This record gives sequence, C-alpha cells and structure tokens, in this order.
Amino acid sequence: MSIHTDDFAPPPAARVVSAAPASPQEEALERALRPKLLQEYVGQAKAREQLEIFIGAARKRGEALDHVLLFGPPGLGKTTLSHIIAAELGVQLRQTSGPVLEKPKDLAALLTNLEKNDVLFIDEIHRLSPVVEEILYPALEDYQIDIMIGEGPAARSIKLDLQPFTLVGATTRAGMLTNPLRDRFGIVARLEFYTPEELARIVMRSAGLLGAPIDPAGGQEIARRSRGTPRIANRLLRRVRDYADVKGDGRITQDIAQRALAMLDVDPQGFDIMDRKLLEAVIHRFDGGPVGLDNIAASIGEESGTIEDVIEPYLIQQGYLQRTPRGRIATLAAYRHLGVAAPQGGQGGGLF
Ligand SMILES: Nc1ncnc2c1ncn2[C@@H]1O[C@H](COP(=O)(O)OP(=O)(O)OP(=O)(O)O)[C@@H](O)[C@H]1O
Ligand SMILES: [Mg+2]
Repeated sequence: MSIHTDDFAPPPAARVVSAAPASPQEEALERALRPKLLQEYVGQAKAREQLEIFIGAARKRGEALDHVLLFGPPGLGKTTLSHIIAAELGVQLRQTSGPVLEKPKDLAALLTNLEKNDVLFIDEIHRLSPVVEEILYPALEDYQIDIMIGEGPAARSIKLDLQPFTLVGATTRAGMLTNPLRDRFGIVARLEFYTPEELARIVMRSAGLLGAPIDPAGGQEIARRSRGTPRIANRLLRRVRDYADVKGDGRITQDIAQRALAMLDVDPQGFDIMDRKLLEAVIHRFDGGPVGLDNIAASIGEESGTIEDVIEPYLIQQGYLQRTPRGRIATLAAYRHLGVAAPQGGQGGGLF
C-alpha cells in the first residue's frame, strides 16, 4: 500500500464553518431539523411576509403561485423555504438542479409530470444550460413547451400543454442569471444573514429536536459564532453537543460551548482558519488591498468561486472586507481583529 502525502491533507469539508453541507449524513441530519411551515421558519421577516401574502392569495383563488426566485449565500435556508412553499400551498414539490438537467428532454419530462399548481424546485438555477433554459421560457409564461420529435429533415416541433405550476429557483448568484430568466420571476426574495438572536432561536429549537440539554447562554455562544448562517449554527451545535457529552455532563453551557468552539478553531467572531487566512493575505501580502479576487485565490489556495460565494459575503456584511471596482480592501476592523497595526495616513487603499 502506498501512502500519498495528500492522504494527510484535511478534506475541504473539514472546514467547520463552511456553509456548504459537509456530507450526505449531514444533509440527512439537516432534513430532520428543517422547519416545515412558515411559522417555524425563523427570521427573514421580509421574505416571509411577502410569501405569506402571495401564498394566501394563490390558495384562496386555487391558482398556482407566481414563480419565485430565492437568492443568497449558502446555508441560509433556500431549500428549506422551497419545501415550505409547497407545504403551505398544499401541493407536491419536485426537486432538481441546474447542472443535473443536461438535455431539454430532462426538463420536459419533469414539466409534463407536474400536477396542477405543483412546485418545481430548481436549485443552482444559474447553472442551467442555455438549451434547457430555452424550454423553460414558454413553460413559465404560458404553461406550454415546444419539443422536437425525431431528427434531421423529419424533425418537427410539437407544442404540449402543461398544468399550471410554480417554479421556485434558488441561486447563490443572482447576478449570473440571464435577464430573460430573471424577468420571469414574479416574486424575488433575497435571503439575508441571520442576527445572533435569530440564530439563538434556531439553535435552541434544534437542540430541543435533538434532545440535547442546553442553557440559553450556551445557545447564544453558538449563535454568535455561526457566521449568520443556520447551517453552521446547527453543525456547531452538534459538535458542541459531542464535546459536552465527552468532557462534561452532557449539558451545553456557555463554558462548554466556548471551550468546544476554541477547540474547533472558531474564533469569537465566528471566523475560522479560512476567514483569517483571507484577511491575513489581503493585509500582509497585498498591503491591505485593493487586490483582485484571482490574486487572493492563488495566494490562499482556494477557488475564486468559493471565496466569492462562501467566504467573502459574511466578511463583507460584517465590515471586515470591502469589495470595490479595483479589488478587495481590508478594513480597520480586519486589522483590529488580527491584532495588526493599521497603516497610518491614507494607506490601505485610501480607507484610513
Ligand atoms: N429560517 C430558518 N429557521 C430554522 N432553520 C433554518 C432556517 N433556514 C435554514 N435552516 C436550517 O439550516 C439548514 C440549511 O438550510 P438550507 O439547506 O435550506 O440552505 P440553502 O440556502 O438551501 O443552502 P445551499 O445554498 O447550500 O443550498 C436547514 O437544514 C435548516 O435546518
Ligand atoms: Mg439548498
């Protein structure tokens, strides 16, 4: 048996505050913690209020809900919300994703199987191929599709009528949607990072479902360090619970939470090693910026897409990083957080 040095590298999923689901097991656990109705869905007041009204109206009239676009960083509850929409409408949900739909006929098969007012959920909708997207336009507008039968000179196009349905599209990158696709969504909901109070409610609820005894202060400690993201909050809760079982008497107290999170390398701001690496790179290797995304990516050995979708949004929202047309800039808060003296007199990209 040969041993490669790669065997010792931690897998990417080892990042404990990564917003992406770590494994199929984690996805199964997540499903168990998923709220099923709007009432249980914590936070996102704006999106929830909109949906409550439009869902209520659609139900009253017995019509399909307008098409819904959900966008926001990973782990904020887009998939959860799509399931809730179907449940609140009292219809079935069919689920697929942009990269899975390779050919027009893949989408056509799904569409023709929908029943009246059903929800079709397309995750990562920004990754639909153009030929598949083409099929979607008339389906969304007139509940019709044009499909080609046969090949070569014998090929002909036929129109098929569909049942009225609702498309729920989810994306981490609304900017990557084509205009004609974006224009066909009547309801557009942008999901925001959660406040520590909202995350604390989520943590307490999840702990209840897991049967884990927890103090409110323990819940708040986990919430504060979850990067505004329910998926991370639930993951940290499970790790802290393990720690409490082994190192304590099973109860998640603030002290246990603090010790467990320190062990996991999640700092009091909820930043992990990747966040710190990024800020350190901008400050130490690029004089605080401005520096382009690709340079940061090369410098910290992370894909630029991951940086843009997963790492940066929270750092920007919290005011540690700025995205400018000339590149990324580390703010004063970033210098402070890393305990580095900020440059004096108009350096650091003119921020100070
Ligand atoms: N508003 C909420 N209230 C309670 N729990 C939530 C809420 N939003 C999300 N969660 C929890 O967080 C987990 C992740 O949410 P979800 O899978 O819906 O995120 P997502 O936005 O679809 O992520 P991705 O972009 O990776 O697909 C869910 O399993 C659920 O338990
Ligand atoms: Mg999802």
